[in-house]
Amino acid sequence: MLRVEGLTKRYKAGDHALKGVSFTVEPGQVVGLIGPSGAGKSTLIRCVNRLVDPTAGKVFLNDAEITSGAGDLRRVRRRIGMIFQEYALVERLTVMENVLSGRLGYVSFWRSFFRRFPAGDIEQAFRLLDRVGLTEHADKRADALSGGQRQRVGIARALEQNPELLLIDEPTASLDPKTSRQIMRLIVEICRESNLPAIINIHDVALAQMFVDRIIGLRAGEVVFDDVPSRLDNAALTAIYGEEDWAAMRKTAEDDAEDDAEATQARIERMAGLV
Ligand SMILES: Nc1ncnc2c1ncn2[C@@H]1O[C@H](COP(=O)(O)OP(=O)(O)OP(=O)(O)O)[C@@H](O)[C@H]1O
Repeated sequence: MLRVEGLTKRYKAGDHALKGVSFTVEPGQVVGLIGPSGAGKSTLIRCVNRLVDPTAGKVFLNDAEITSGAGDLRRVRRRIGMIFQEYALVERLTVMENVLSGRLGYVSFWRSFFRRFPAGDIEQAFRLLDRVGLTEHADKRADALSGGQRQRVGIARALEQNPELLLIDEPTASLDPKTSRQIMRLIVEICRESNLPAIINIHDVALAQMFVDRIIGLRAGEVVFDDVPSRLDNAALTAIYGEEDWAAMRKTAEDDAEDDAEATQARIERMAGLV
């Protein structure tokens, strides 16, 4: 369980990025973090994984405080699995080696230098590759994979760490709509089956609504919405994004859905020999 209490961040330049943010994420629950540019989403994620020191407030992971000053950074980081928009794989290494790199926070320097991982780590990596559907690709170099496959490697690597929390930054921003949905479905399923809490920083509100258990909307450093996706109505979206911005976002989401439906229809017609 993740507990964030009164998290506040004022950058030296003067920006008040977070203003007393509090919430709890239960095991297995996936939270979509939404909000306009500059709302404080990245700052919140960075305070939890300790890339940024909060000005005030505390973060607890399974009841142990992980805010700066509380425990050593390396130990805290290995309890948190990160998944990134651009995957952050080592392109010239194989899929298996990339997944095993999730263990680097645990094995000794020399072991990792010679890439000698314990048998248990390798078995787990095979299990995870199977779970994300990449068993046949274990020996391929990362740069030979598609975007969706790379993100699956990113997910397996984060899980190889045996994390207690997943922090996920725009996991689908570089993917097409169909692959985005597959990746979101996979993340949510895995969190449920492993009882992992997760926060996903996500711009695509429609996609978030389709998959996550709960949405937290930030605006100017404050939580202005925290509820199940079905409660994210027009009034809530206006509170988060302001009138004009969310109307424009809804238009883009509808266009994307239409494009997708048209592409599917065209494929069906082609297969049926209609065109
Ligand atoms: N390193 C920094 N130094 C100073 N100010 C910063 C820094 N990082 C972010 N800010 C400011 O803090 C506020 C919140 O920024 P943050 O990046 O957390 O927002 P965001 O919601 O993640 O935006 P986006 O969706 O555009 O990534 C903004 O006003 C931003 O300019």
